Amino acid sequence: MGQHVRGLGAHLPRAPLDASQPGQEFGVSTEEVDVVVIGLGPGGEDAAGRLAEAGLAVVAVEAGLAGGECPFYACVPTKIMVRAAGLLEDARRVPGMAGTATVEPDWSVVADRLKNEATNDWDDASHVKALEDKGVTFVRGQGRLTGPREVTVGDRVFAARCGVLLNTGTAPAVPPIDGLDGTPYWTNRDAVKATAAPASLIILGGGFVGAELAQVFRRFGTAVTMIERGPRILAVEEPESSAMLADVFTREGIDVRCDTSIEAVSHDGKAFTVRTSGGDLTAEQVLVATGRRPNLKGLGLAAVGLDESARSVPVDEHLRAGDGLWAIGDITGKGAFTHMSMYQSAIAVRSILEQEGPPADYRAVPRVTFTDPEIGSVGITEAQAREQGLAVRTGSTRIADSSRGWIQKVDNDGFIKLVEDAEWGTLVGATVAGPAGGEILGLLTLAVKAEVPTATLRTMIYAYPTFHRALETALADLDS
Ligand SMILES: Cc1cc2nc3c(=O)[nH]c(=O)nc-3n(C[C@H](O)[C@H](O)[C@H](O)COP(=O)(O)OP(=O)(O)OC[C@H]3O[C@@H](n4cnc5c(N)ncnc54)[C@H](O)[C@@H]3O)c2cc1C
Ligand SMILES: NC(=O)c1ccc[n+]([C@@H]2O[C@H](COP(=O)([O-])OP(=O)(O)OC[C@H]3O[C@@H](n4cnc5c(N)ncnc54)[C@H](O)[C@@H]3O)[C@@H](O)[C@H]2O)c1
Repeated sequence: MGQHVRGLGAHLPRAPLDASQPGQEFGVSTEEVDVVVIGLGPGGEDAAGRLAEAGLAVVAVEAGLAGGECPFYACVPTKIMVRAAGLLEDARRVPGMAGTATVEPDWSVVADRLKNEATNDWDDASHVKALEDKGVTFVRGQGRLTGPREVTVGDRVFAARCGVLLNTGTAPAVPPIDGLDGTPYWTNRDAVKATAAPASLIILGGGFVGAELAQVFRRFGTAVTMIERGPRILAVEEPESSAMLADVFTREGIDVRCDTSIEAVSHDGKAFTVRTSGGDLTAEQVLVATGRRPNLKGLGLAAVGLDESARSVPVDEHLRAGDGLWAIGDITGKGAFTHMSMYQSAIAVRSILEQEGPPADYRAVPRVTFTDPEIGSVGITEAQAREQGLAVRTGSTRIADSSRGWIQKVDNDGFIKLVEDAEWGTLVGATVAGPAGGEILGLLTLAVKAEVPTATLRTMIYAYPTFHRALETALADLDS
C-alpha cells in the first residue's frame, strides 16, 4: 500500500497509480503525493510553496542548496560584489568633481557580507524552513524520473498524482581545454567564496558572468585579463553595447582579448599559465566563465520519452513538457534569468492547478548586465529583427549628449537604442546602456510588452533632467 504524505488537492485530476510502475513492482513502499518538484531554483522553490499553500501535497527535492544558484552563487552574491566595487569607483570619481577621497579596497568586508549576511555560510536552512512552514515536504537528494509521474530519490519512491515539475537549472560549463581539468580554477561558485581579491586574474569567457566579475575584481585592484574566443564580448547584446563596454573596460585597465582561442592551461602550484593564440599569459587565478550546461544528466528524462542529452527541455506555452510533467527555469532555454524562472513558475503553477491564465509570452524578456555602466536590453536586437524580415527602423542617442549625461560628467558612457517594427509603429527591442540602465529599461519593457505605439511614446512628458529623458531624442532619431 502506498502512504500519503499530506492532504490532497481533491479537486484536481489525478492519474490512477499504475501497478506496473517500478516502485510498486518490487514492493517498495511508494509515497503518494500530488506534486513532486525536482530542483529548487528560484522558480521551483516558489512553485513548491504556492502549490502547498493551495492545498496540494508537495514534495520538493533538492540535491544542493534550496533556492538554487541565484541566492548562493549567482545573482545576489555577485550583485553584492558589484555594489561594493561601484562604491570604490564612485570614490575614485571624487577628484575633479567634489574634492579628494582616499580609497583603500578591502575584500574581507565583501567576503564577510557574502558569507554571513547573504548566504548564511552557504547554508539553506532558512529556505528549507520557509518551504516547510508552507507545508512542503522537503527531501534532500538527487531526484530522478523513474516513470511517468514517478520520482525516485535514493530509496524513496514518490508517485505524483498531478505530476512532476522540473527546475534543475544549470551548472558551469567547463570547456575541454588541455590541462584545465585538475588545476584549481574558479567558476562563479568559487569566485563568490573568495576570501581575497587575487593579484591577477584571467577570465575565460566574455559573457555576462565574465563581464560583471572582471569589473568587480579590477576595481578591487586585481590585474584582469578577459579572453573571449568570439569577435566581441557580450555577444548576445547589440554590437554597440559590446564596443562600449570593451572601451570602458580598457580604460579601467582590463585587458580585453577577443578572437583569442585558449590552447592549454597549467598550474605550477603558485600561478596559472594560459596558452592562447595570442601568446602565453600568467596569473594568480583563472575564472572559467564560458557558459552553462543544463542539469539534465541523470534526471531520468528517458523514462518519460525525453532526451537527456538535449540542451533544453521542450515546453509548451503553459510550461508542459509532457503528460503530468512541467519544466521551468534555465532548462527550458527561454532565457537563463531568475525573473524567467519566477515568471514561468507562476504559469506552471496555474497550469498544475488547472486555473485559467495567460500563456507564456517571451516577446519582452528583459535582461540587465550589472556592469558600470549597466546594460539593459529587452526584446530582440536590430540584427534579429532584420533576420525576422521586419521593416526595421532604429533610433539612438548617446547619454553624454543629454542634459543629465552632461551633468553626470565622469561616468556618462552609454546610449539608448530603439528597434522599431516600422510597419506596426511599435518597438520590438531596446537597449539602455548607462547609469541606471537597468532601471530605465522598465519603461521600455512595458513599451515592447504592451505594444505601445512609438507615436504614443513621443507624446509622453519625460521629466527633466533625468537619464530616461534621452529616450525622447532616441525616438526622434527613428525618423532620420
Ligand atoms: C554568476 C551568475 C550571476 C547571475 N546573475 C543573475 C542576475 O543578476 N539576474 C538574473 O536574473 N539571473 C542571473 N543569473 C542567472 C540565474 O542564476 C539563474 O537563471 C537562476 O538561478 C534560475 O535558475 P533555475 O531556476 O533554472 O535553477 P537554478 O538556480 O540553477 O537551481 C537549480 C537547482 O536544482 C538542483 N538540482 C539539479 N538537479 C537536481 C536533481 N536531479 N535533483 C535535485 N535537485 C537538483 C540544483 O542543486 C539547484 O539548486 C546569474 C547566473 C550566474 C552564474
Ligand atoms: N545579470 C544577469 O542577468 C546575469 C549575470 C550573469 C549570468 N547570467 C546568466 O547566466 C548565463 C551564463 O553566463 P556566462 O557568462 O557563463 O555565459 P555566456 O553564454 O553569457 O558567455 C560565455 C562566453 O564565453 C565564451 N566562450 C565559450 N567558450 C570559450 C572558450 N573556450 N574560450 C573563450 N571564450 C569562450 C562564449 O563565446 C561567450 O561569449 C547567461 O546566459 C545569463 O543568462 C545573467
